[in-house]
Amino acid sequence: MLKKVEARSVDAVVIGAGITGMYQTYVLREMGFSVQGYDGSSNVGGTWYWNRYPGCRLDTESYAYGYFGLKGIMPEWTWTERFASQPTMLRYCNYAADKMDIRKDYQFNTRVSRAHFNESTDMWDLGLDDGSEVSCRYLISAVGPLSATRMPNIAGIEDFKGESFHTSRWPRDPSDPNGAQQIDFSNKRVGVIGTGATGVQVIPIVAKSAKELVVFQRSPNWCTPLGNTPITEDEMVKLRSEYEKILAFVSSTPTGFPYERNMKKGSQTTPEERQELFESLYDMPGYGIWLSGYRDLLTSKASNNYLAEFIANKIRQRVKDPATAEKLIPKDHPFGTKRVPMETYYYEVYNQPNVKLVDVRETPITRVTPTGLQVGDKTYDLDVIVYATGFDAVTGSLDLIDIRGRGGEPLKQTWDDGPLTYLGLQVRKFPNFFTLVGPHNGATFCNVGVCGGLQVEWVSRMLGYMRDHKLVYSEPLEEAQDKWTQQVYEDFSKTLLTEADAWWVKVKNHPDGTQTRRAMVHVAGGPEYRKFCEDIASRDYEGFVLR
Ligand SMILES: Cc1cc2nc3c(=O)[nH]c(=O)nc-3n(C[C@H](O)[C@H](O)[C@H](O)COP(=O)(O)OP(=O)(O)OC[C@H]3O[C@@H](n4cnc5c(N)ncnc54)[C@H](O)[C@@H]3O)c2cc1C
Repeated sequence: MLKKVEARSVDAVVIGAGITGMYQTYVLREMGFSVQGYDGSSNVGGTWYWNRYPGCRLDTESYAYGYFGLKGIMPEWTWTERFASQPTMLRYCNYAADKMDIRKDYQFNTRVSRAHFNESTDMWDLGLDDGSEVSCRYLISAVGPLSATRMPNIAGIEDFKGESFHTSRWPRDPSDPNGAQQIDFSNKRVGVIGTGATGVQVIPIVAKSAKELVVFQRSPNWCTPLGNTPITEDEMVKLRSEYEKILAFVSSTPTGFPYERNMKKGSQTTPEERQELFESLYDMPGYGIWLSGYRDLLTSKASNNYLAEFIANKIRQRVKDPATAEKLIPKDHPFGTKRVPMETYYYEVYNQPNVKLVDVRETPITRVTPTGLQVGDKTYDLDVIVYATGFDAVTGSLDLIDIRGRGGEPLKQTWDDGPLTYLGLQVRKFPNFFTLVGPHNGATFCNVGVCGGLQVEWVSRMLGYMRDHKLVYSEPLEEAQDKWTQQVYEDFSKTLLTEADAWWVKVKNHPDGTQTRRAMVHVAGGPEYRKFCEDIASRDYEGFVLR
């Protein structure tokens, strides 16, 4: 007779072994909680484990993203580039895992497939994809804002006889668990579908060696130069001596990036002043042009147009064929209302004889055939198809788990009309469930390296407070949740971000042809978000039912 195996029980389960999950697991373990982590991957790293396509790298300054360095967990870590590449980022994650001795707290190659709140025990009962079960008091999601890959809905995808892969599932090097397979494109006709942040990184690398590269673009993005440079040993010594100052500075900026804000409005300036500022920002590495331009960039159409026209002219200067240049200039969204892809020689690629740009907005891809792609009545013969089609962002990975709260209500149903949260961290009817870097929280529209870490610390303090006060149950009040959700929507509605179909908007098409568009991110700024959270904490976690 089969013996019934009792489900294991721990204080907290953390889903995800990216930078956020690892740190959450470490902090709770150090506080004395029993913690079990799970990840579907075979090792730590999350984003930096999965995305191994050529050209993948940070667009945040490495030192300002590397929270474990800034926090003193690995002060000896050396950054060698201003914007670290994926292999470096994966090494960074592995080094951090060694320093925190975190792998022993994780079960890898294991996905959490089900999480049901048990009202008779006030515990979460979890089902894992290896068939086993575990129960926990606190369920902490660190599943990542960009971790559920999205494939386009094109007929015939399975029929293609060549090689094809999504950028986030790039083939592995069988001899190196942390490496990517080096693909020789030199004799190949390659198609890349997608020109978002990932496409813009992968296209210039493939273009260097491919016999032919066809880029299938649905909507162009406003891309600006990354400006990557090496970090010398002397610079590293200086950076290390300033870690405290850097952390304080990035924590004080709205999106956690190390750039000063410009307090002027575009409308308060002359054309000459604007030209001078924009030229200097265009030459500046990273997101300076997005974050240090005029402060009304994302609230005033006129101010936005000044910068958009400047960038459009840069594209016209860099791309020799005027018709191709016009195709690469966005017409459907203001500058900066989608995450700005940071590029390195991206526009020059279209001057190469082996590269062709195909606009699939007007004539969409009809189907994938065994030998390539069909677009209207044209066929493109290809040996490789790269799907740079991005992610089902923010809620995508949660949607893949059968999460049910009080009364058996599925989270997916609760959020059908857009996420409802309190502080972007908890959801009514889903007690003791925390969503790190999730919808409506201040870490998602931010430099996640730092903002995710700060959020982990806030949640950990809350759990510590609950333990100290012999409380084991936390759930937001309905009015607190409604107020927060409305505030998130209202803040978002005051910006031009509403005008773009970016991943921070959840769009739902209704059968009657209408559409709802819900903000997925809190845009009022990191300092404001954290001040709000601190105030809540200082008032004994006001807005939460604790018992
Ligand atoms: C190519 C790329 C570049 C980026 N560059 C930047 C940047 O420069 N700056 C920036 O701030 N942000 C950047 N981001 C966003 C990035 O996702 C965050 O910076 C950060 O890595 C998120 O860390 P995380 O730990 O929260 O989630 P992730 O790193 O996404 O980790 C989530 C983990 O959860 C696991 N998981 C999910 N569901 C389950 C489940 N049901 N069961 C078990 N495991 C599960 C996944 O396997 C994954 O390993 C980038 C994202 C991408 C894709």
